[in-house]
Amino acid sequence: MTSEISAIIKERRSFYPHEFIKGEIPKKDIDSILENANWAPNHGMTEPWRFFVFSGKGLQSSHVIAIIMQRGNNKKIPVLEEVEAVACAVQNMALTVTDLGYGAYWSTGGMVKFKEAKEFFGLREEDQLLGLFYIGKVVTTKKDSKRGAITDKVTWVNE
Ligand SMILES: Cc1cc2nc3c(=O)[nH]c(=O)nc-3n(C[C@H](O)[C@H](O)[C@H](O)COP(=O)(O)O)c2cc1C
Repeated sequence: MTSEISAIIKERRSFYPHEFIKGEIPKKDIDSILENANWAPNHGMTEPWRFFVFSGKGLQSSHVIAIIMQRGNNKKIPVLEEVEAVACAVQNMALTVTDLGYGAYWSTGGMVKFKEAKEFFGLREEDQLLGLFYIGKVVTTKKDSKRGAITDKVTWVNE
């Protein structure tokens, strides 16, 4: 493991639209963020992540990406595992955002749970809108946070 990946994992923080500074992120960087999303692990190679990318002057963010789980045809794969694969894809995006020096956060609030939102994206009954990923320019990617000790969350088994 390189120290670089550990540093990026620990540096990643949620940054909210009110913290974004003006300026549009170049398309090539958004392409890199999406490309890395595409390399997430997924059970049965269903690749269930789908994205709608919004940009434009009307937004408080540089880009807003709608995160969608498109249920694959292999019904042996549980729905939860499709959702988990999309979450892995979103983490890939978040880490890439940090590496590129931008800020982002995953929102599951607001209209995300409305059935009208699902209709807006033309989703089928079995698909899910999992949230919106807001990305913007930030003054710094550094922000304090804390976690409880990992030792409180791990049970070692050595029989
Ligand atoms: C699946 C998921 C959904 C989230 N939804 C929201 C949300 O709706 N609103 C919000 O303010 N933050 C949301 N967050 C961001 C968390 O609040 C944030 O990750 C947490 O406070 C830890 O901060 P950090 O990301 O800076 O480490 C979400 C995070 C995840 C992983």
